[in-house]
Formats: sequence, C-alpha cells, structure tokens
Amino acid sequence: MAATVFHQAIGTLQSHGYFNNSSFQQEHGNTSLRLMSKGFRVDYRSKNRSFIVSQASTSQTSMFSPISSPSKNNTTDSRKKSNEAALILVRHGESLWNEKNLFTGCVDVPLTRKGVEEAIEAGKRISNIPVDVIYTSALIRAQMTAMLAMAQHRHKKVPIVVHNESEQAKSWSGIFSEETKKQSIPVITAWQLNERMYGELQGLNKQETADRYGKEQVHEWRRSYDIPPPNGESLEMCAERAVAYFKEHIEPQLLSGKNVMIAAHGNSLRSIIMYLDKLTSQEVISLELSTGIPMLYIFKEGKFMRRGSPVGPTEAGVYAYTKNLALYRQKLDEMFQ
Ligand SMILES: O=C(O)[C@H](O)COP(=O)(O)O
Repeated sequence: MAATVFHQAIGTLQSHGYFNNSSFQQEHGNTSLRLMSKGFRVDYRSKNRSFIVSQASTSQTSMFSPISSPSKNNTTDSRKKSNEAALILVRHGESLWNEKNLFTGCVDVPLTRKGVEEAIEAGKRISNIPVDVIYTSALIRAQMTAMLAMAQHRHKKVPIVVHNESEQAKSWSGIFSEETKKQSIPVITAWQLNERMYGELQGLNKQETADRYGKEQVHEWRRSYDIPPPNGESLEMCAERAVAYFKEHIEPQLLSGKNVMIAAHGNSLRSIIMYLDKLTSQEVISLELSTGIPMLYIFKEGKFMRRGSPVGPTEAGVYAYTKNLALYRQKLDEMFQ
C-alpha cells in the first residue's frame, strides 16, 4: 500500500522534474524509501505518507553576477545585463517546539541549538551566492535563520532589518554613509510569510493529537490543501497571503535582477513552491520541507527553474550553470584569498 502511494506520488513529482530517475532504494528496518534526486534528497515516510525533501549529496545550482569589492566599488553590474536572478528559499532551522513536536503555527518560538547549527550550515551552502535582499516572516525562528545564515556569507555584507513600521522608526534607523549602505543587505520582514496559523492546534503535541483525533484526521489537517485545522488556516488560505505577497513584492525584485533569499516556514514555503513549480493541490500534499535546507531557483525570462540545494563552496558543480556565477565565484576567490 505504502509503495503504491509512493510510486504514484513519485510519478507526479517526477513530471515536475523533482527527480532525475527512479534510482532509489527501499530501506529496511524503517519506514522510509529514499530517492536521490537532482539537488534534493527525497525521503518517503510511509508512516504519514509524506516526502521529506532535503539536501542531496551532489547538486546543481547556477549563479551569478560580479561582486563589488568593499574597497573598490565595482559599479558594472552584469546581473542587469544577464537578465537572471537567484531565489533562495530556506525553511527556518529546528525550533524549540519542533523539538517538542508541538504544533507551532504563528506562535513565535526561537531556534534550538540544533536549529542554530542548521542555519549556520545553510549559510555555508549559500556563502558564494550573492544576495541583494532578504525577506523573512515576522517570526523570530525565520529571522534567526536568515541572520545566522548570512553571517556565513563570504562577502560579509551586513544584513540589516528594515524598520518602516512608522515614520519615526524609518528615520531613526537611517544610515548616512553610501559606502556603508552598499555593504548592507536589507532584511524585510513580512507577516504574510508567517507559518500557516494552526488555530486551536497551536501548542498541542502532534502525536497526542493524532492519538486523540486519529492519524487520518490529523494528516488531513496538516497536509490537505483546502481543509483548515479548527479555527486555523488551510494551506490554500496560507497561499492566498504568502503567494500574493511573493507576486507583489518579491517577483519585482527578481525581475529587476536582484537576488533574493526568503527565510520562512514549512507551509508558507510549500505554498510558494506550489506556485513556482506549478504543483497541483494533489501534488503539494506530498511535498515536505526539511528545516534549514536552502533551495535554489533561477529566475530567467519570467520563468522559475529549480536548481536544488547548493552544496559546499568547494563543489565546482554548484557554479557550472551560468557564466555569471562562475565569474562571481572567481571574483570572490580573488578578493578573499
Ligand atoms: O507550525 C508547525 O507546527 C510546523 O512548523 C509545521 O508543522 P506541520 O509540518 O504540521 O505543517
């Protein structure tokens, strides 16, 4: 039964390019089927009939533009000419309530030590990819993840939270050096990128809830597209605000050639990935995101192309996709060696 569901789901996700081929091995002694994909490792958990998408041991990415040196401001930005931009998505690292297996939703819980390490590791994976602007949810676990990840970046630009919530906040956070501004990355926080609001499940233990209401019911609340948990948001409702925000605020940045990182949540990112990869409401049921694993898309000629999860900076393959990325890497090497 589990294998049938697995093969059906593999088929639909394969048609969207999630996997290279069907080379997978069924693991014995546990409930997962593992499949190495292009850029993703996909674990199938027969227990809750879901896929866990995480980093693969090899990967492909592409990217980007020349870098401006902190001392010599290189104003030639071939990114504009190249008409392509990078989009990095990362789910926050493990939170204290992930660790306790509690429904979290919009409750504002910080990272665990493991979550901090995951965020640092995510940062290492993207440390050679230029980032011009960062979006995070309004929740601390996503913000911690973004900040910890950027602290690993080779360029050492400083991520700075934008405070536009009032005129005073805006003026009091002013920066009066153009050079300093150039060495900063704006971090824009948006509640629209928050985790789905889990309603009356927030704070409840996931296992105990399944024991009480039944596995099927809880799976429906957690993974169906349009059935909300009691007084909470369905994935569809979450998508209405997260994808709308993405289209209105983030796509224009990509269109103008800016590279964007989004640090957000399992379900707000699932809804965005559903939009980017044109997944159906059936297909998105099987999509799960691991904590702290960056995923990379290239935005080119109005299309999003998934490139998987960037691996360590020494992986030549990461840079193989575009000339601009190779150039960027070369400049980083020259600057920081
Ligand atoms: O809000 C939560 O509890 C998690 O971040 C996501 O939970 P889920 O995997 O049940 O959607």
